[in-house]
Amino acid sequence: MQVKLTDITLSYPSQPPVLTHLNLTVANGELVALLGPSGSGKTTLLNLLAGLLTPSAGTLTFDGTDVTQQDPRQRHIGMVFQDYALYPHLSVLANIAFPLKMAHVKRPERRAQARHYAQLVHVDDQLTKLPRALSGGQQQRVALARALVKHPALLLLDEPLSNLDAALRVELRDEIRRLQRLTGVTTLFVTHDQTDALRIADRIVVLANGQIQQVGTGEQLYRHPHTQFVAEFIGTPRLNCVPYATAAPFLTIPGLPTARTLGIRSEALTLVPATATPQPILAQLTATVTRQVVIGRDRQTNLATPWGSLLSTTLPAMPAGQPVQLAVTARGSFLFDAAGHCIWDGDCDA
Ligand SMILES: Nc1ncnc2c1ncn2[C@@H]1O[C@H](COP(=O)(O)OP(=O)(O)OP(=O)(O)O)[C@@H](O)[C@H]1O
Repeated sequence: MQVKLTDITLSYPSQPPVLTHLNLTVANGELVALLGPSGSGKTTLLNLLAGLLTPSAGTLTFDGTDVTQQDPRQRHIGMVFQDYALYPHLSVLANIAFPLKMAHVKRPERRAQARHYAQLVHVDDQLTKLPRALSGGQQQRVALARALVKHPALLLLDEPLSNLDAALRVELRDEIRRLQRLTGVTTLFVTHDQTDALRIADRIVVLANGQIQQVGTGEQLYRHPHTQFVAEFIGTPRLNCVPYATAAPFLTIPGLPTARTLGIRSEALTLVPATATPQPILAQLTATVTRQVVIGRDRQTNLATPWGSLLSTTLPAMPAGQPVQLAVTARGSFLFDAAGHCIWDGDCDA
């Protein structure tokens, strides 16, 4: 099912709008992640899609039909929340079958359907257990099966991984993607974890302060952020930010009077190459290594530079105090104006 939001604004009573002028189209069968900091409006947006909240302005359509005022029960939506929300007194099988019972599906049919979905999410060996006898990951699998059993036209997942430990989180994340591909159900997945969003989603919507900052694939958001917020929010380690006035005398590009901040990805800070390279260089700096930390496959190097403290992930092992000649490559560097808009992208404009 295609979901389309047109100029949606939503306010809670006597408060400024929580969502302002949202425009977004989710294609049939797409998995879109809603990514944003706490309080950015992610859950509010899911509740609006579910029909639990009505917008103050704008329209919501499902496959072209206006559902802005439609009752939640008529929307054919499956929801999964971070706290599983299973019925504690019902067995796994009865939990999964529950939506079918509500829809007056006959007992043999609903049990068969529930078994089928239990098998799909790999809890078919737990059918007689009560939820409290399951691990967090198993409970979340049951919640997923219960959401899918009624063949929803739209699946809404609100931080479904946030109560799971790291290993379970990765396992269930892959599982959600597999099930979503298998069933083809249009899905919105709310998260504040960029790794989850990057791993699972066809496209990512970055929300901040109730506004869509940018929509794109993980690579588009990382390589071509439209705003400083997106550039800083997507990618680890965090973007290096330098006041433009400090950096300008060193830069090889013509002055941009409206620029306020130079953003540099950690991989755009390299040692000056010994021979000429086709890669455009934005600036060269003399720096000193202050600290190196190895994190997984990354070696992060903190550097004292004339632009302040910067972080690189490209330098070889070297001791603290070592002087180095740094190159700032155009690729992975951005200039932002005072409003935070990207006005120069080293990948496109160099
Ligand atoms: N029922 C409510 N009444 C009034 N204000 C609310 C209500 N629910 C949420 N808000 C406010 O709306 C804003 C967005 O909240 P929302 O829960 O949608 O954000 P979120 O991005 O899902 O945050 P989190 O990641 O912390 O769950 C916040 O400022 C919040 O305080």
